[in-house]
Amino acid sequence: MTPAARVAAAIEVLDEIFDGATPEKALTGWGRSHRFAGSKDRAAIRDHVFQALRCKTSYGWIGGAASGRGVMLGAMRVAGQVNEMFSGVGHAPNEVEAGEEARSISDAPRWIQCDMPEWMLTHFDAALGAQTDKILETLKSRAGVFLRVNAARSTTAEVIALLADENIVTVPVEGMNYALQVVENERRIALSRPYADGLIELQDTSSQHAILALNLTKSQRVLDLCAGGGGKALAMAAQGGEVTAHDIDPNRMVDIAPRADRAGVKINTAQTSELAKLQPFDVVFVDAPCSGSGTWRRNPAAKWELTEDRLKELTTIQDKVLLQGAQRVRTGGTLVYATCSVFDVENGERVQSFMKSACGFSLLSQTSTAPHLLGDGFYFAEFTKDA
Ligand SMILES: C[S@@+](CC[C@H](N)C(=O)[O-])C[C@H]1O[C@@H](n2cnc3c(N)ncnc32)[C@H](O)[C@@H]1O
Repeated sequence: MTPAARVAAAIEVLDEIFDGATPEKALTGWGRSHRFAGSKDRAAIRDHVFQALRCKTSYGWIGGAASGRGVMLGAMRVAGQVNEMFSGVGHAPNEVEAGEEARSISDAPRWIQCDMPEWMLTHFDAALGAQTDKILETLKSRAGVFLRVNAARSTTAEVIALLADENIVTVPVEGMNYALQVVENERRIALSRPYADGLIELQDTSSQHAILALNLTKSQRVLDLCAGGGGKALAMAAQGGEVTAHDIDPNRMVDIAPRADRAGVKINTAQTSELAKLQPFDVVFVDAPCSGSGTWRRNPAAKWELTEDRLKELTTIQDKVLLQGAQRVRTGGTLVYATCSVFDVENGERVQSFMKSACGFSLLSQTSTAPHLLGDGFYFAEFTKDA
């Protein structure tokens, strides 16, 4: 496919997404009905689509319409490639027509410039203050790809060398012992030997930081209450914790056993009904369901899907899981509440609400990280259960 035909394909896929399909469904459907497209074409179309979703409103403004064509026209105007891509030749999109003239982004309302639904800006402003617009600018480009080296199996130096043998270039992340950033050929990671052998896991630096900050000691009994696919459970087990993983939806945990086997660590999974006999734990980690606002570079469709009602619903769930986690901690033990959101309503406000409703815990620390070049936005609060 020519570069212009890939732009035309991205327009088709975006129109489906704007009609309500998820990005994965729209991309897979396009792939099935265009079997001639090679893997490089698919990757390029995917990149166009995800970038267009990150910058949906600003590109739409610049392109003159909120449709797939308008957004991609805006994207190509920003890239300075309109004449080349919108030529109407072969499979290229048609030439620019009257009514599709460029609009200056400086004339757009702030929410359009920031590429965020208007109501959400209040939440970002409350959390990030004067830094908001600058930080939202970072959400307009692709996130870095980061690895956690499995200290139980290897060293960063060895992993760097093994990946280099497969033409995957990685560099250490300053100040983080086990974190590497992939700077070339990131799409090959999941097929690489070190990944298959459990020497590495894909994990953002902010999540790694939250787990390292726990300073787990060997044989501490840890409950990962909202374990999902087990990313944090694996990191805690690699630090020596005796980890029990739990999720309200056990289907989400199906990959934990094979991932733990690959990493050479042991993780028990437990159903909700089994927790009472396993408690109390030394550490309970509550990685609560959240808006994901710190990770929207990776999942840009989510910011357009979130509603005020859903955000409110999430805060109710967050209060509930935090209280559930608190019941499972031993006296003198540690409770951690974490989200990958930057919104105060999901973070500090939930902690305040917990402190009001649950006596017997002391708040030790709160750490918020805004999205930055070397990591996602993340929040965690640490409590101890008083005697
Ligand atoms: C942020 S995700 C977890 C991500 C995971 N810890 C990781 O590192 O990959 C939140 C998880 O909480 C689970 N969840 C929602 N409500 C819950 C509840 N009341 N108790 C336990 N888990 C719950 C969801 O099914 C979801 O898998």
